[in-house]
Amino acid sequence: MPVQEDPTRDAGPLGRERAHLAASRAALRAMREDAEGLDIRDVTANWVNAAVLQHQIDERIKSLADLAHTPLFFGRLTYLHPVGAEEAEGAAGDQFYIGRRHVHDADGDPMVIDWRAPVSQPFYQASKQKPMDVALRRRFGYTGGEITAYEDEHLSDPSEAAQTSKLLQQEIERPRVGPMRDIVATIQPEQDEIVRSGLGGTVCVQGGPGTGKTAVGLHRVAYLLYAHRERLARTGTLVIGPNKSFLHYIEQVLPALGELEVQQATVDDLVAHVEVRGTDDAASALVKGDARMAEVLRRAVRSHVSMPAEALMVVRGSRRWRVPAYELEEIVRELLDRDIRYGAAREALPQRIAHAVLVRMEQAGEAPDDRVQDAVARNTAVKAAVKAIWPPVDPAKLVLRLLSDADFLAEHAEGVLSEEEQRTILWAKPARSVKSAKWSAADAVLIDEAADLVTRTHSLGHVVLDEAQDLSPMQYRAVGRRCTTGSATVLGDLAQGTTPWATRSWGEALGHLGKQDAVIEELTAGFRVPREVIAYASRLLPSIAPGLTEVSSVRESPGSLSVRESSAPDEDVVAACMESLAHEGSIGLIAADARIPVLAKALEGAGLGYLGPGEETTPDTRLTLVPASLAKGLEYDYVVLDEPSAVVAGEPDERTGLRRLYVALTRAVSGLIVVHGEPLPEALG
Ligand SMILES: Nc1ncnc2c1ncn2[C@@H]1O[C@H](COP(=O)(O)OP(=O)(O)OP(=O)(O)O)[C@@H](O)[C@H]1O
Repeated sequence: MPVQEDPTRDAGPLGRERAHLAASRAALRAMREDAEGLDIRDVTANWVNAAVLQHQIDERIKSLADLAHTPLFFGRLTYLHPVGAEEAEGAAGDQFYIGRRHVHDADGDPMVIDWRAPVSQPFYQASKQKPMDVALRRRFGYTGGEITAYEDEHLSDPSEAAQTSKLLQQEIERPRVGPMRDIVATIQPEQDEIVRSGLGGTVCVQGGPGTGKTAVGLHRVAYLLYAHRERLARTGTLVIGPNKSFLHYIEQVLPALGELEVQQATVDDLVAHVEVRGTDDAASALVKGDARMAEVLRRAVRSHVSMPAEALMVVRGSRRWRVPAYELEEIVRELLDRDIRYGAAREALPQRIAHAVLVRMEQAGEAPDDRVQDAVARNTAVKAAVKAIWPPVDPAKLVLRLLSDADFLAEHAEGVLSEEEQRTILWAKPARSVKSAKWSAADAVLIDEAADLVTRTHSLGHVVLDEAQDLSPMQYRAVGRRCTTGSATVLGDLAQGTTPWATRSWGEALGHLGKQDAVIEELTAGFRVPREVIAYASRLLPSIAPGLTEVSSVRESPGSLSVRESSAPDEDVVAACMESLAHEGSIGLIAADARIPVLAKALEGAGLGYLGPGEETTPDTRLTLVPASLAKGLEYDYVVLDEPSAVVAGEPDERTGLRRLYVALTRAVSGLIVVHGEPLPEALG
């Protein structure tokens, strides 16, 4: 497709487009000035309202910032027929500029349409086969914030052949510096379908390294917040990532899209009922993360209910009312059979008992009203009975007892966990108190499950779960209860699962999440890793995830892979880092966790400054030293991978080791240098 370049003249189509850009920027400035000029003194009666309103205004001002290097619009659509105002943010017409946010002129007429508006969708979806009523799609090329090129596709013109877009290719292949950025200008049709799928349904995306899962998940949040703003403002949206450095890495994307109010957390953050100071060995973590633990906990919680052995006597004034034990038992059984939480049933019990007393009063000719029922429910004898029958349960104490008391565990795990499994999870040294116990991350998840059995967990409107393949069934349940009444976007790659409990199939995982009817989509086009590099890494696929489709990269970059055998690996790794630093962009030195101290010394010895994962790169320090265990989800322009066999050996079993290696091999955008002193794993040799 011909790219029109005309950096000098301001006449002609390019000149007109530049004029529209200048006018749009002026309009955006006016919108910002309007927001800045808002005087809230007249409209707010108290300081709380004033503070809330001021905060909203400040956020709006922030979202109206004109970022010099972020083009205000990146495309233009001309329709064959006029489009109604409903699809186009209030503007009816046949030509629209598509950008990151909506911009209107002084009369309120749109100058730039939000990429998420219905009228923008053909920018991503239309093709020669399916023109979607588009006559012309124009893409803009920018240099330093100024339009310097454009490219046209006449989608409804049968005489023009379909071609691939050079601007699109250039934009996709542009080196990336710093944290992750948005992809609004280049979202691909199959990605767009996921981004725009409805709020009602859960979507699960299986995709190899660099297929844009994280990017798609974040853009889906931005889309949902646009399409269902009010509902999600009420119910909340949450993005869950594997660790802090990953969350830090993606942190910029949503604000760049104007979305500032999305929570971010790790699964550990969600279940932080206790301080985690201990760890589990793989065997006990495996059992603790197994979904059968939910049944053990359910039984243990319910075991606190004991059937009343005696009748209850309630004294009111000169009269005594007796509720026989069998009737109390009926009430208790009825509550146990109902699908309500332990705590809710406990709260309902006094009223049920009081009702039984009231029935007796009525039978005796009295006419008690609701106030009498409330008073009876608060009666000391009723309270004492409730305490005996349905005592309060503290979730952390319950889990503490299960892990400390072999008999208690055996009672509730019978027929669910084998004796050996029970022994595996019992603490060698029973803990004395919740405070002093050395809780592990898996224990915290058990406490969360127990807490939900007692009190229903609050559900959000939408949850995005990234790197999902590493979650245990119990962790999936913890995430699932945070979106019981909402929906989820589940993103992951079965080949990158590096926990002993890693997901084997998405169907199974979705079952644990409580979203069995989710749609599973697969992304196979790779936007990060160059073709040669992904082909090399994919040699591991048959041993780590047979049956998965190999990623096909959109990045050519010939010469992007170099595998070097070395007799002095530490020195050669440092040399490879220096070589990579000669290029523009970020450099990641990835190594087995155990090798980090040695390499840190080697870098220091050579006078090379470096960062830890999650630290912001600066023009002076572009090199990050990354332990293999933290490389997941991250990317660097150039990667130096130290000693693959050490990466494999750092894991408890070979398959996990090879998966860790697969992750490390797939972090590079432009080039990968592998340095090894030891023999390479067989598939790579
Ligand atoms: N349509 C696109 N246009 C341009 N860049 C894209 C597109 N889709 C994805 N990318 C870029 O490709 C890179 C990889 O994307 P992302 O990190 O979302 O992949 P991922 O599938 O989550 O990878 P991993 O499995 O390794 O975590 C990112 O830099 C992202 O911005």
